[in-house]
Amino acid sequence: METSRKHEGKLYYADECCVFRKTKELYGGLSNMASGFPLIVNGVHILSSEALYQACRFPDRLDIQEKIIKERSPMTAKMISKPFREHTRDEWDSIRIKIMRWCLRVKLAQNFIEFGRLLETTQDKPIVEDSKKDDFWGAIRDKENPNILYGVNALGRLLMELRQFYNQNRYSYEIFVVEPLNIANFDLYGHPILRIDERLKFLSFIKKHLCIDENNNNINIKNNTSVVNKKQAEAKVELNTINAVSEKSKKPKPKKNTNTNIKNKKIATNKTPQLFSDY
Ligand SMILES: Nc1c(N[C@@H]2O[C@H](COP(=O)(O)O)[C@@H](O)[C@H]2O)[nH]c(=O)[nH]c1=O
Repeated sequence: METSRKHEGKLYYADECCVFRKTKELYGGLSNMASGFPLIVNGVHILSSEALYQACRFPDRLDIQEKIIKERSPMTAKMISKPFREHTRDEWDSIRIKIMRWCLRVKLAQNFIEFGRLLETTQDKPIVEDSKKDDFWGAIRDKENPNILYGVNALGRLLMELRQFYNQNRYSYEIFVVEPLNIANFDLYGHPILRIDERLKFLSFIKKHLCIDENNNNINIKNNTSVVNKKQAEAKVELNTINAVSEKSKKPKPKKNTNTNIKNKKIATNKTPQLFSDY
């Protein structure tokens, strides 16, 4: 049970990681707050993984689930749930990692191309949610050295686990079929959440986007533009601007790990096991 264990915080160097805070940044699509990754569960359209996760808090309260799901902004979906937190299902802290893992699996199954490509762009680097105050789902910047982040980084770790799952199971049954969690009252709008099966949708997507030239047996992709490519291009421009500015100011790069507060903390690298495989 999650509550019986203390999650270990880890130390990350931002310049070695894929860090996200704002949804419009290069890796912003990894955030649950990102729009553009719509979901459908039990036929209900849900605009973000954040709304789905928050709705899972309240399986017995259709009214609260509806309020969360009808919000257009993912952040508002989270905020609207706040006054109702006392109605959160009892064992929430012991299942929230499982629920988040399931939400991310649904996000990947239903947004395979865009979300999969985004995961690919993170290569094998640590993924970190840069948070102002939440050192459970994310990690917080050190005040003296902002290149250092410290926290459990549960969302980043689940995303690394998902990336590994994606790399090992790409185009497989497991990617497109997501089973409901085996927990009591895993319900949406009063009905048990059903298995998600995206296989047929994915096949029709492939058919629609492939242009099969029967004369020379060539297969071309009709529309190759993607949100990820656009974001990458935008981020490159942004990075060039930042580099140009920092070149001018010639500020020395902050030294690593000189702060005594963080000296004894575990440093996460891309070689550190950082998954939640046991939950
Ligand atoms: N706290 C925070 C973010 N963290 C996100 O909040 C969600 C969980 O919230 P909770 O149910 O309160 O534990 C989860 O998706 C986590 O990644 N994100 C943001 O943009 N801004 C914030 O301030």
